[in-house]
Amino acid sequence: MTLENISINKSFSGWHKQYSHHSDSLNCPMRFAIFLPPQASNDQRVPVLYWLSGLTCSDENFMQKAGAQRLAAELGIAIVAPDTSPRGDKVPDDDGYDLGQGAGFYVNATQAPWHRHYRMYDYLVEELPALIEATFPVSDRRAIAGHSMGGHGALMIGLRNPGRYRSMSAFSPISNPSVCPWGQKAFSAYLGSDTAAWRQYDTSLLMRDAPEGPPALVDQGASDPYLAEQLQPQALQAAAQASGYPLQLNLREGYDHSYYFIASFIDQHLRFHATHLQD
Ligand SMILES: N[C@@H](CCC(=O)N[C@@H](CSC=O)C(=O)NCC(=O)O)C(=O)O
Repeated sequence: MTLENISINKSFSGWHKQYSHHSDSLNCPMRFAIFLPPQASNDQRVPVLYWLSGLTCSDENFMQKAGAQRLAAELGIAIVAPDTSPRGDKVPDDDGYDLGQGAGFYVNATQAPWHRHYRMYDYLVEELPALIEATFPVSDRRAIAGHSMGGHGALMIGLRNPGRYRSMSAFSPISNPSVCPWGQKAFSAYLGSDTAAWRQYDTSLLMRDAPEGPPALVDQGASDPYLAEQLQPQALQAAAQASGYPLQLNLREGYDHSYYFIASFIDQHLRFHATHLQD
């Protein structure tokens, strides 16, 4: 596997780096960013948090806007931020911001023309962690988190792979994608019209059937413009209550959907993950 380094910046005594590599899952070149805290060295592997971003994002939004590096450096946690979809001239796209490039929804597409490239689930669960753990001084102590479309992705992947992640968290997740416009548009295109195929990717439906799994922390802004129509956190709360799932969901008065919100509470999420990532 050839990794091409794109950038390197020192940050809080650690390193922020961007890389490009060919992805077999996605059948195209992919980019990711990694923050390595100062504790990471040839002699010390550190735990790693995978961050999944939202619609229209790349590997850069979280790393540039969330302000996570200071505390991640203190806690000794690496952070990996992948892109949100396959990209390139040969990769199908859509005119809308909520489908195609920048909107992979973290599923394995089964429908043409998407199925040759849009396999973000396999990329995130198998290919990328294997690459990260073979290349960098990180351990197999993993956590997963994300925002909006990426919040949906983080919780869905955590629920489907309970042994792979110690903890999971989300800001403003698309909680019940089968019944909201963003989710229905993406799932119809990527997975087809048979909604039976959507269930395996719907966080609320998965949590309703999962009494056990990685402990979950969710923060949601009460002034988020997408709250009622797209995000529907009440579905997640109801699912957790039905199954007894260990979910803490906080509604934050006055906060919206932006990275100003994420930056305000990212420290709490990092500390939550740190408690579960210890040996
Ligand atoms: N209508 C917007 C939609 C884009 C948007 O709000 N993207 C969010 C994630 S939304 C759910 O997945 C985001 O994180 N944007 C990037 C950022 O840095 O804030 C549009 O105009 O495109």
